[in-house]
Amino acid sequence: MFARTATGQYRLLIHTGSSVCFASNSRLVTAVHSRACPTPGRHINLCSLVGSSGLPDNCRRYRNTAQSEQKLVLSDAQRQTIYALSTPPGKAGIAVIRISGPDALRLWRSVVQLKKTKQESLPEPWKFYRCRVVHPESGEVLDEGLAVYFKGPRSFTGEDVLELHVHSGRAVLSSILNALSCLPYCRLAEPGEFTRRAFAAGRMDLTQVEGLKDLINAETESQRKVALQATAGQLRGWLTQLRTDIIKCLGHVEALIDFSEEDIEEGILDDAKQRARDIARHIGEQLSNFRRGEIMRSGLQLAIFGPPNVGKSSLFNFFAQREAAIVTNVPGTTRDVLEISLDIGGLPVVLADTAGLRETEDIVEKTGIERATDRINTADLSLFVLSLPDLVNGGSSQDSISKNIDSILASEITSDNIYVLLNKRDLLPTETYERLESGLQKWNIRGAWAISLATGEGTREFLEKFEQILKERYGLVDEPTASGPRPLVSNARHSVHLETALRFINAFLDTSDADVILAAEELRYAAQAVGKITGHIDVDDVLDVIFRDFCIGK
Ligand SMILES: Nc1nc2c(ncn2[C@@H]2O[C@H](COP(=O)(O)OP(=O)(O)OP(=O)(O)O)[C@@H](O)[C@H]2O)c(=O)[nH]1
Ligand SMILES: [Mg+2]
Repeated sequence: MFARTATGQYRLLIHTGSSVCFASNSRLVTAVHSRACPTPGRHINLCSLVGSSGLPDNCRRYRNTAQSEQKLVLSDAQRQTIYALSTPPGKAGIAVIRISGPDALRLWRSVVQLKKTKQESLPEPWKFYRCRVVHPESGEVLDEGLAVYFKGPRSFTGEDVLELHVHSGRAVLSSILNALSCLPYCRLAEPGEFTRRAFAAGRMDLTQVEGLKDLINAETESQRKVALQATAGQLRGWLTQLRTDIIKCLGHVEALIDFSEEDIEEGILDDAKQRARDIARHIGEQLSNFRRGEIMRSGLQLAIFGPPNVGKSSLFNFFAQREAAIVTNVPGTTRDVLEISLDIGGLPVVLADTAGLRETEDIVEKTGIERATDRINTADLSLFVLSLPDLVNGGSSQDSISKNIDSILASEITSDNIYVLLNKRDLLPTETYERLESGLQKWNIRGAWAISLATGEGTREFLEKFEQILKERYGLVDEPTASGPRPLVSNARHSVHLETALRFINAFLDTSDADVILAAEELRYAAQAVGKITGHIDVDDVLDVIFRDFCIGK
């Protein structure tokens, strides 16, 4: 279009698909005028114009632009079909390249050459085809494999999706990905973009997206179970029901605002309050289980502590199955807190070795002891290590030895979160240990074991029992409720919004009956807080954070 601007200049607007470029210059204007006499404000056919000969140089420049119009690079927003390698790069039997978007079938026609079926016919959805993957321009065969077409909306992203199952090798994958990059209508996917599209299409809610991320990162059985619950939509189901309950409650209160008391049933506010109390109880129960869920998802904090030289670092190395910590016979060897991640009975555990606790003037050791104390205080569970020979040396007769051990254990096992290991039992004469054994066995039940890390005596029994304790305390036990199994809340983002919802429900319960408008507002906020967990409401700011951690191809 030829246009006159506010400053009196002429401007040539060239429409290329959805974008518009412009040129303004007096010579161009003259040239255009002399050839075609366009009327300002009216569209002219640029191709016929620039196709004529004898245009001035600056006009030819625009002719070139017009001729190469077909090759203009589309912006990322215009290339809505995305592709990426969805399996880890490296040598393996199979790699999967995923393609999603409106041009998926067009891409199929360009790069998929079927072995048996006629090339022209469209692929049947959800059916694997043996095929050759070819270069879209040269037609060179890049690999042989399988191709499958998922017709939207019944696909992961809700769009048309293709999967190319090819051989996983560096050269094969780079040749195919390079070939796809030649297609002007598609582009490489951003990290998490497939899942983001699934979310945008309503195929998943935010709890499922977060569950999927956790499932991919799961390293232990319990992490897998919690993540799978969320991915399968159990949390989504529970939260949707919760939100519906709050909205029903709100409906009752709003009825009081909209209609006069004579027009509606008696006791409707009391009924709403009773419902709100039930909802608050449900949320409270779920929040009280949050630490358990969080432990299953992110790991249990377990600290080893005790006096110096009793074998704490030896125990740490026993769990790690390697020389992770320095062990010497010098008391005060460990100064700092050391950490390793373990899988004990399917539960993720972060185990910490700490400095031996004692009075000291040594500034380095003192700092180490302060750090140890902090770690013990924040741990979920701790293992208190003592030296059995040291305890025995504290008594003279057999009787007094047993009493000494009993009183020490009774005073040390002060909470359910402390377990005791009496180490170095190999240093006791056999007959002394045998005489103590029956007395010690009763302490097994309370969580105390006599072991030798040097010879391995008692370590297997301790590990088996300890694993069992962890499973019982933190294992995934489905607690079926009247409304079905209740999933664990294990994500801090979820617990924050649930706490907010609970605060608003309690505020509703505390509001005077005369203040129904205010009361309704509290319930509305509570429903909003729950909606934020699933992504129904106002979550633009958290989306980037959630999807950023995904890999490309997911
Ligand atoms: N005989 C015997 N020696 C052990 C046993 N466990 C550990 N030791 C030895 O006890 C000494 C101290 O072991 P560590 O594991 O360094 O003890 P610690 O409690 O970490 O010591 P600090 O770091 O100084 O607090 C080392 O010489 C170990 O080899 C055991 O069961 N029997
Ligand atoms: Mg140590």
